[in-house]
Amino acid sequence: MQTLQQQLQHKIDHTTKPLGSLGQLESIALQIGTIQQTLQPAITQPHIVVFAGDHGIALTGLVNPYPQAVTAQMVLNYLNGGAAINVFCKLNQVALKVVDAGVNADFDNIQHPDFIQAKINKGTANYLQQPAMTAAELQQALEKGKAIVAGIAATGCNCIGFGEMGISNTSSAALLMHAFTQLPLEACTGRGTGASDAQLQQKLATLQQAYTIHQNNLQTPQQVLQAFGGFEIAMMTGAYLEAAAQKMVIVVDGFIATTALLAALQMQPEVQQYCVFAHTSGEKGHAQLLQWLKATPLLQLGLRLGEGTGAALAVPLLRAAVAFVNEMASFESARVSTATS
Ligand SMILES: Cc1cc2ncn([C@H]3O[C@H](COP(=O)(O)O)[C@@H](O)[C@H]3O)c2cc1C
Ligand SMILES: O=C(O)c1cccnc1
Repeated sequence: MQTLQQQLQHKIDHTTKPLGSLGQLESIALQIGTIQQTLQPAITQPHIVVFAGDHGIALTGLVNPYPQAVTAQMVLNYLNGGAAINVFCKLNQVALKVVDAGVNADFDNIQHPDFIQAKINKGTANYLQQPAMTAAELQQALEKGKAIVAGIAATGCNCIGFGEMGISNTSSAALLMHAFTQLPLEACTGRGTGASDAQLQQKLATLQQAYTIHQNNLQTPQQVLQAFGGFEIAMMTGAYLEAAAQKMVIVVDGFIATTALLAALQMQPEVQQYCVFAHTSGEKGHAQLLQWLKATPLLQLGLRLGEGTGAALAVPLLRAAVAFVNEMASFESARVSTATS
């Protein structure tokens, strides 16, 4: 008896094309069929969920070119449809949800069908002084991330990507990458929204200091998330865990989204089987992180934005992968000759 994976491979190999000629689309089709346990895979109601949160460190100005207020301003921009992620989701017919995971602003009056209020606190604490969040806050963030994904899965969505917005979060992401991979901090630290050479040196020195302060309390993935934050990253970690539990196809975005995944993988390595890596971000560290994960991303566009933009752009490729499996003729049905040797 052939396994389902063998049957899928057989089906892929018997479509009317030279063996292997659809390249990475073939491995994606195999992966999606295996996740869904079917010979007729489908992408239904794909979603991007953008988690937004603020970081105490941003108020020091030591690591971020843009001010903290941009996080809240961008949340309003998402709800008004004006950000890059809005444009790409609309273009590719991907649903978009925006989550307040911990923005330092009051959104109590916002009523919007795509807005999810899940504020843990108004920004994390400055990790130069104390852990970014308490153990209870971390637990809440993980749980809310799971609950949000469970709610979306219940509406019939089987493909989900996660984006983020949070001024300073390339710094948390660098610290997470360093803590989990032990690659040099310098290799994990990039220019984010556009740090100059001098700003990058200051960022690296600040992160080195932060790491030194917390280095004796980084034994578990929970401790690492607690030390360096942020709420949007931790909520995304919970979201990855639930998406895998729901057997969804997970589209992984850029640098920050990949470090949130790294935390989830420390907790449950099997989550990676559900992940398709959308792109290699231009942010320093991402290419090496993908290599560390043995991941082969689909796109290489030099994006360095986050918000889930790379994930939204990759959704049509996932649709193409399932479509060729479902719709192409086989050599037998189309009476096309196979290779002679
Ligand atoms: C207008 C604007 C829109 C954004 N959308 C995503 N980010 C991205 O940049 C931030 C991380 O970079 P850093 O660590 O250097 O602050 C995150 O909010 C991320 O999602 C943005 C940043 C800005 C300024
Ligand atoms: O790749 C990302 O996720 C990224 C890079 C730079 C700034 N914000 C996000």
